[in-house]
Amino acid sequence: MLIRAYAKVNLFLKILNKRQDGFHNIESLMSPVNLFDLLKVQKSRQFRITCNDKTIPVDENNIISKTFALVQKKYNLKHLVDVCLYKNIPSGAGLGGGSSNAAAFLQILNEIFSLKMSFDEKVDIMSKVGSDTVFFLYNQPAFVRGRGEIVDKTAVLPSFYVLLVKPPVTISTSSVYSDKNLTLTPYNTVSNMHPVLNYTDVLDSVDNGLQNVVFKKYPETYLIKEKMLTLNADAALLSGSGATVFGIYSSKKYLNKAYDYFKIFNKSYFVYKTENINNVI
Ligand SMILES: C[C@@](CO)(OP(=O)(O)O)[C@H](O)COP(=O)(O)OP(=O)(O)OC[C@H]1O[C@@H](n2ccc(N)nc2=O)[C@H](O)[C@@H]1O
Ligand SMILES: Nc1ncnc2c1ncn2[C@@H]1O[C@H](COP(=O)(O)OP(=O)(O)O)[C@@H](O)[C@H]1O
Repeated sequence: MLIRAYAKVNLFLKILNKRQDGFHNIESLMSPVNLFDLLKVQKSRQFRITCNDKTIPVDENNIISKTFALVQKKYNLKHLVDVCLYKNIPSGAGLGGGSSNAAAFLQILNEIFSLKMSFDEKVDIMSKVGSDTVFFLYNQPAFVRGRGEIVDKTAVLPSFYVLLVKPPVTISTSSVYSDKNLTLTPYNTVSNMHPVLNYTDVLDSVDNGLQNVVFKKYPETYLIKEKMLTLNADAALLSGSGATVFGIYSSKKYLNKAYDYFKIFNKSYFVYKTENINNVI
């Protein structure tokens, strides 16, 4: 069975406070974008992951292995699985590639082993392997809170173009959250947000509380953001903990111009032009 695992961007990400368990309470508006990995999963006598991207671990450190271990234990599976993972989403990019793989993999396991898992059971397993994994069970834009695992409500967004630019640095999420320069913003507004946003609402809401830390540590990311704005992005910001900076465009002409600029500017950059998605099929 073959499934797509889509990337996300955080249109806003506010860090509220640090919790007793070491995690941070956050509020975020997350949206899938049209960039996806492919997962092919078959029942097998041995557990194996193969991946086109050699920087991704294929052992117990892969989030797919962690997900499988939990499902195998809970449902006492009689077979193992062979997983073929084709990565298009760069890792350590703030695009949620690993988390998205975990959710897509769980959906496949549910199908091929006829597990008849309830949505709550899926949520329970996803929240054990990551913080922003639960969002990927929804396949829609959504407001999230808690450590990221509470989906407050889904959202409907207007269509816009998205330019993704990632310099060749891989950023550890935990190092960003633990930085002493992290800016906290006590908001608590997600529950009151209107679930249907127009383009102005989207542009007015963009923000990322992790940006200052990442811009300071990796000035290249700040320069990319500034350049995108010069190249007529309606907004530009860091996604998640980076290192991807994304630009929001309403004009295809400006999107293409900015894409052409970054493609030539530095050959080691990951540069991708795409759009947001409201309903993943
Ligand atoms: C920053 C965000 C924004 O969507 O995305 P990414 O940049 O990773 O895509 C998320 O909060 C990342 O979620 P996720 O990638 O699932 O994080 P986890 O694996 O659960 O946590 C990695 C580490 O980040 C820190 N962490 C994570 C989430 C959170 N709300 N507070 C934290 O302090 C913890 O130190 C944790 O050990
Ligand atoms: N299936 C997977 N896809 C991508 N990265 C994975 C996967 N499993 C484990 N990882 C590890 O998780 C870390 C974060 O990757 P990823 O989820 O893509 O980034 P981010 O959280 O920044 O969006 C990387 O160090 C990577 O090695």
